Amino acid sequence: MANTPHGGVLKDLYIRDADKQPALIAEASTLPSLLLTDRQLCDLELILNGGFSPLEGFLNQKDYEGVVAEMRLASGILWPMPITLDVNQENIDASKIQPNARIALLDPRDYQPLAILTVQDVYRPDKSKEAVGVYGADDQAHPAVNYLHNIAGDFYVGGSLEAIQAPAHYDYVASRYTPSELRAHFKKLQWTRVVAFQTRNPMHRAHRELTVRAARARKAHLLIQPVVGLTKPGDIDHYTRVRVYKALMPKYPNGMAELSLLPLAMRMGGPREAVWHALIRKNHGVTHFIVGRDHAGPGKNSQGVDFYGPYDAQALVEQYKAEIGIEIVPFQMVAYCVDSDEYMPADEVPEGVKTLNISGTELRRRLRTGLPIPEWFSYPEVVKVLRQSHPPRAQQGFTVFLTGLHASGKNALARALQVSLNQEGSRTVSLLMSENVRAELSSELGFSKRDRDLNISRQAFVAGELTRAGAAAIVAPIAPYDEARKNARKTIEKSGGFYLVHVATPLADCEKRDHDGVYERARKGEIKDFTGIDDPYEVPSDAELTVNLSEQSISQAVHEIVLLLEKDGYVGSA
Ligand SMILES: Nc1ncnc2c1ncn2[C@@H]1O[C@H](COP(=O)(O)OS(=O)(=O)O)[C@@H](OP(=O)(O)O)[C@H]1O
Repeated sequence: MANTPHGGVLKDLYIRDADKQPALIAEASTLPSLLLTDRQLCDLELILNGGFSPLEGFLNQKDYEGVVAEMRLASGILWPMPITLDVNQENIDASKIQPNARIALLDPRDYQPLAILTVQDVYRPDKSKEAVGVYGADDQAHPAVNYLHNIAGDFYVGGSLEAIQAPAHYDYVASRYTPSELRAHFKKLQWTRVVAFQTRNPMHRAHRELTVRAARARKAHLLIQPVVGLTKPGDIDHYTRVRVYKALMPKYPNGMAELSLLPLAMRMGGPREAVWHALIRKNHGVTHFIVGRDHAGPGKNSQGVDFYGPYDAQALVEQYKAEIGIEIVPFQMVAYCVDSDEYMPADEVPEGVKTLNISGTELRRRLRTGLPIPEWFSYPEVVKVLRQSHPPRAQQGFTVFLTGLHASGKNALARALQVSLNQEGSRTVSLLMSENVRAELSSELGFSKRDRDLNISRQAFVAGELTRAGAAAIVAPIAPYDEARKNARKTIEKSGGFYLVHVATPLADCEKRDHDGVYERARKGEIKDFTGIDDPYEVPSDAELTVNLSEQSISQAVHEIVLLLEKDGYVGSA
């Protein structure tokens, strides 16, 4: 028998409202609408499918205050996390949000109506109080507190929901289960004791060992239920992680474990989050839940101290275990014992026995540099997936951004660099020359500050996309303004390497080298706003390299760029 849902009844609003669906769709098209944020979309999905039972909507003020202050809804039932629909005054005005109004909630990706909200109240939360009450501190080093103060709207809208349809998914659809589906699946498999494992990280041998130990200790089957909604900023993307989980699943004995993806928006709320996770699993029919060291921990606060103690989460779930109604399986980290070639709970390792571990940072370093990842740590199948999405630098893209005056020699340098990189053959080299860019991408632009900024941001966008796809992009605009170059760096660095090279050939020499007489015409006033003459060139202070083609040859400048790239591992193999 699957576990009883929190509050006694699974609030699967899709099933409850199935008969009304055609009428709700028709009504939604006549109602004011609200486009959900990514986080609200995740929350909505779990309200509608019953993952957040007993909730049937977004918290009204009374429920919200009870949850913040004492983890309880107004009914008295345990609920640790405020599930709120945050909006701004503009949303309130545009969608006419007021008590009793009916609002269609739309999927931000395709504008499909997902639910109709009947508004109960609109209230202004005390965000600092929420931060302290829920996350333990009003400190923006905490990702959820940062979200609260800098992204969430100023008002919350409480109200009940009627379900129209589930948000569409196009990735790993077969591995996503609603609580009702998972309960039916357990029934089909005849699973009655199920221990769930929550994760937002790739899984390796240690995780396989500890989950099997948990299953063995409780004579239960295993549900690997990773979060594929929003996790901690900087985490490995869920596409990679799901490929990892799929590579790992065959390592369990046949019939022991199942994989189910959870579209949860995590808050990294440590102890409260552990209680929340346990209740969500209970709603999915699970009977046992693993809570480990530093469960859903957000890391360090602004004073450099951990927000939560390593076992705070275990203590809070223990405190509320009777109400949570799911058996918590606390686990110790398992450690690899070298001599016996086995994993063991860290607290059971006999004194003097040598153990090994590879930290997340070390793993990332090995992926980046292509260094081996030993089989005692992970499975070759898992490592292969990780290497595919974290190729070593030698296979990653980068942009070399040459900036300098007209006739500084940057165009010749750009062409020579392209030829030199072509010798490598490891990646496509794309050259964005100003003459081509201004003919193709920026043909309507002139040389005002606004136009130049736009010209640079377009090139940064293209170079960023090329970089992301693993190419080497070389751009060679004048790019006279510091802010535009800095913005370009920001755009491109999201995708890979970025090298700003200042071609600092002095103006007098540029004028001498200018065979087209452009400077002469600018000096005579025939060309206006010409960089270096009557428009400024802001010398970069953040260039990775400065070259002066009056004093050094193109080939020397190319070599210096290649040396930079080699140092970071983008060219040559380590
Ligand atoms: N007013 C003015 N100021 C600067 N440059 C001018 C101007 N008008 C035309 N040109 C010619 O356009 C080329 C520079 O274009 P860019 O796209 O590199 O300029 S910018 O980065 O947007 O500032 C540059 O040529 P190259 O240096 O050969 O690319 C200039 O000759």
